[in-house]
Amino acid sequence: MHKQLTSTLALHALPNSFKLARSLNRRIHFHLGPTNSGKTYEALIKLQKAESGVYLAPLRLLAMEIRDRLMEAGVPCNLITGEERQLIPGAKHTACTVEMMNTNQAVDVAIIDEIQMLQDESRGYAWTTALIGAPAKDVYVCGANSVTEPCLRAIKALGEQFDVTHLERKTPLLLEQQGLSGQKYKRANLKGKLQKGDAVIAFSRKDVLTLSARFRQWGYGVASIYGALSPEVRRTESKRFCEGEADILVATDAIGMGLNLPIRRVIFSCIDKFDGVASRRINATEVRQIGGRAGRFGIYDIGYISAFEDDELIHLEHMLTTSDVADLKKLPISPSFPHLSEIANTLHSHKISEVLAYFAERIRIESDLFEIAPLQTQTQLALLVDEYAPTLNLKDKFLLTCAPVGWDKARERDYFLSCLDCVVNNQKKALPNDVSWLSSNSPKHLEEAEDLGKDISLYAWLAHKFPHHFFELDALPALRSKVSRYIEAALLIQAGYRDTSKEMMYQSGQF
Ligand SMILES: Nc1ncnc2c1ncn2[C@@H]1O[C@H](COP(=O)(O)OP(=O)(O)OP(=O)(O)O)[C@@H](O)[C@H]1O
Repeated sequence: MHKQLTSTLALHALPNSFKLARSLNRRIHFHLGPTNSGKTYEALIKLQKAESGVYLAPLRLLAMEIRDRLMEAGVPCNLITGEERQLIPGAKHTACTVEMMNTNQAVDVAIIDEIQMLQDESRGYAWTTALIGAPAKDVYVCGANSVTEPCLRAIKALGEQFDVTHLERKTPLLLEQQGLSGQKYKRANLKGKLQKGDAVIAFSRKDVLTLSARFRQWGYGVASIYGALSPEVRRTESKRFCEGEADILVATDAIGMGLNLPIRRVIFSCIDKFDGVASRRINATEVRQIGGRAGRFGIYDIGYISAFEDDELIHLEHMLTTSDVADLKKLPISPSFPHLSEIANTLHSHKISEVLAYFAERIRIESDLFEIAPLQTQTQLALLVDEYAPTLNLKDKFLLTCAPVGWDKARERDYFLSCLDCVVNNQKKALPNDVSWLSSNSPKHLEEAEDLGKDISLYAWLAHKFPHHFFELDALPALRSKVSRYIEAALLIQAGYRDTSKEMMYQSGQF
C-alpha cells in the first residue's frame, strides 16, 4: 500500500504542479550576504520599477513595512497576510507573507526574502514552495548564504536560468575588546557604560522587561521589542528608537529580522538561549543575524558588537568566524490537502492526525532535491482537532491544523479549543471582550494584553477561513489598536522583575 501511495502522491514531481511558474521561463537572481549588505534594497528597487510584482515576507511585520514603502514611493500595493487582505483598487503589486503567495497570478518581479528560513522546522516548506512556485519572470531570492547549495541544485534541476550575487556588509562590524561589566558580571558596573544607539539583547520577555525598567530608572529613554508584541507595537517601539525618543533598545532576537533600526552597537546581555527544550549557547547564524544589525548603513560608519562579560566575547568571536552554512541537504516540503485526501481514502480514515502521521512517518520520496518537512506542530494540532472536533470534514480539519497556535502554550491552546468548539457546534463566536483595564493607566495587565493580542490574531486568521463563525472582522482593527495602545503605554512604566535570569543564576551559585 505504501509503495502505491508514494507513486500516486508523486511528490518528487512537485515542481510540475506549479504550471504557471514552469511556463514563465523564469530567471532566479540570488542576492546573498550578511545583514546590512543591501541585498533587499537592490531587489526592492527592481520590484518598485516593475509593472507588477510581489514581495514574499517571513513576517507580517515585514509585509507591512514593504507595503508602506511601496505606497510611499507612489506604487499602489496590496497587503495580504493570514490575518488581513487590504486590497487597493488597481494595484499590481502585493506584499504578503510567504504562505499567502498566489501561484496563479503571474507578475514581473517576485522577491523571496530571508531564504535561510528554509531551515525553520515548521515553516521552511513555504520557502520551498516560493522558490519553486513563484510565478514571476524575475525572482529575487534574498538572504544569508547558509542554504544556497540545495536551492541551486533545485533551480539547476528545473533548467531555469540563474545568477548569484554575493554582497558584502556595507559597514564593518567590530567586536569590542572588553565586556561592559568587565571580567565578572556586576549590575552596578553597567551603569554609565550604555550609550545612545545601543541595543541590548536578552533572550526572554522577562529579562527584556527587567532590563528596560532598570535602564529607564538610570535615566535612559528605552524602547522594548520581544516576540509576544504584535507587529503594530513593535513598529511603534522601533519608531521611538529611530526618532531618538528612546536612547536604547532592549530586545530579544525578535529584532533579527524585519526592522531597519539605527543601532550603533549590539550588546548581548547573555549568550544562552532557551530553545523550548534546554538552554544552549547561541549559534553562528544567531550571532550574525542579531549582531549584524549594528552599524546601519547611512547612519553609522562602523557597527560594534559587545557583551556584558569578557568571557562571553570569546564565544561571540568564535561564532562570528565559524561558517554558518546550514546542514540542509534537501528542500523541505509539506503535504497539500489533495495529498492528504489521497492518503485518507487509502487508509479509510477520517482522522487528520492519523493521515498526517502516516505522511510524516511512512511516506519517503526518492528525490535528491526534496524531503518531507518535520510536521510536528501540525501533527500536534491535528491531535487536538480530532479529539475536540471529530465530526468535522477532513478539509476543515486540515485548515485548522494550519492555524497559528502555540499548541504547547496552555492558554493559547485553550482559546483555540474554544474556537474549535464553535466551528464544530456551528455557533458564532464574538471577538474577545473589550476588558475594562484596557482603558486604565496601570501596567499590571501587560501580559494579559499580550495574550489578548494573540487571541485577536487567531480570531482574524479564523475569520478569513470560517467567516460564518468568526463574524466580527470589521470590529477587529479597533480592538487590536486599543490593545496595542495599552501595551505601548504599559511598556513605558512597567517595573520589570527584580533580577534578570543571569543575576538569579549568579545568586544561586550556578556560575
Ligand atoms: N545602495 C544603497 N543606497 C542607500 N541605502 C542603502 C543602499 N543599500 C542599502 N541601503 C540601506 O542600508 C540598509 C540595509 O539594507 P538592506 O535592508 O537591503 O540590507 P540587507 O542586506 O537586506 O540586511 P537585513 O538582513 O538587515 O535586512 C537599509 O536601511 C537600506 O535602505
